[in-house]
Amino acid sequence: MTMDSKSTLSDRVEEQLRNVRDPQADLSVFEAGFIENIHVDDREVTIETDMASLDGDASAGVVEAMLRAVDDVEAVESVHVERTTPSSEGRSSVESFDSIVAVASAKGGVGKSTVASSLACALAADGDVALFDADIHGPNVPNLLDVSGPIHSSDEGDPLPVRTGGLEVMSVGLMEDGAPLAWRGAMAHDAVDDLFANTAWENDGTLVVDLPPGTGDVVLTTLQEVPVDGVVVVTTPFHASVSDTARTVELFRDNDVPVLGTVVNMAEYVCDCCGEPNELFAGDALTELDADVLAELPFAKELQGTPSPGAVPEPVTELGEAVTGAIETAGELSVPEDAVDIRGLPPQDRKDAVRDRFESLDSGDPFVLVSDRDPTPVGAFLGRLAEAPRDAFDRFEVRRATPDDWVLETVRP
Ligand SMILES: Nc1ncnc2c1ncn2[C@@H]1O[C@H](COP(=O)(O)OP(=O)(O)OP(=O)(O)O)[C@@H](O)[C@H]1O
Repeated sequence: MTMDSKSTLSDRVEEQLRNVRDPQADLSVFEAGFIENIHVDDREVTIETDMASLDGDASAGVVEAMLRAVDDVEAVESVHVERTTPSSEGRSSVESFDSIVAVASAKGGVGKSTVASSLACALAADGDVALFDADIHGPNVPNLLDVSGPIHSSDEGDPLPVRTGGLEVMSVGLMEDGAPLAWRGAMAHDAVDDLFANTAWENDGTLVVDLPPGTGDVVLTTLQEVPVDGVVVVTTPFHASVSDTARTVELFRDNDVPVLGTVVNMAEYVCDCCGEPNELFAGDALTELDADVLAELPFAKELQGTPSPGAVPEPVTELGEAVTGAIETAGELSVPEDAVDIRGLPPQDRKDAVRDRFESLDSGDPFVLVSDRDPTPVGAFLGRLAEAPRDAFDRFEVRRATPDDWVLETVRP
């Protein structure tokens, strides 16, 4: 075969391949960046591809379409598609995200995964977003977003997320596509930990983490080991669900996990016939929650469908905005102006500042202290100053308001 006829065959192969489209975007396989190289050797065609951005089913479909297209070219005797392994270079690990939001629930089945995946899609309208499904016992995210495995690894052996629209997704459910996950305890924790630590992400804006339901080991360790900006707790308005959620919020706070707020899912049902909203659970159960309600989502068929990154129903857009706002203020400390701030002071100055303010108060006046370490021991000092036993302090509360700041609130006896 002459060089001339060889390049003609290449042209025809290319022309045919231009008709094969990226199933997730209206682009040809060239525009989508799937084609790395085309070798034409005599009548044998080899196409080198990089389709790491597609999930397993989608890339298999593209390979199939490419084989069919090139097979139709006259004078082609055989065609092969080879996949190149992408490198981790230019990708980053979990530490690189600007913010990390975890989605939790006290119990299963309240719509936590629906909220996590819809929230990720809502946030994807304004930035690059990734979703990590850590729900080891019910990894529903692949189903909800209609993505599938298997997970491919980079040249360096790091697991690569799959992509839908601009959203990157990693799930324990993609590791054993279709197989039941019956991992428990340490093994489950190790598997999630490994995947979490090693996934090589291209996106580095916001990471949404779908936690397993409840407050078990995997949840608490994940929340303590991962630098989460805050957790969104999903509940239904049913009073038992709200009571469990209130306890979960308390437990997270006790474990120094910042709570961004709650999402009340299935808050109302809008009648298909008359468009009239109906409350599903009457009563004022929500007053039990000591956390902001970020959004109330209706029970709606549109929330049962597959959400699209960047294009979600209105209530979910509002949830995205509320979460973005909550992340921005999560690190801020909210204390009265006259709080005694001893952060960064040397030990003697700390004592003096506390004594000066406390002694200037009258009985019944509030006293608020901000410290960069746990101020519980200050209670004994205040007791000596007031010449009163600890139980004489009507209220004595210490909370870790941010990862670096503690607040003590009490009232002078
Ligand atoms: N607001 C809603 N409107 C209509 N259906 C909803 C809504 N929220 C969730 N659902 C449906 O409820 C079911 C359970 O939702 P989902 O899987 O998100 O719950 P979950 O809390 O993550 O459950 P698990 O804890 O078992 O993982 C799904 O079929 C989902 O489509």
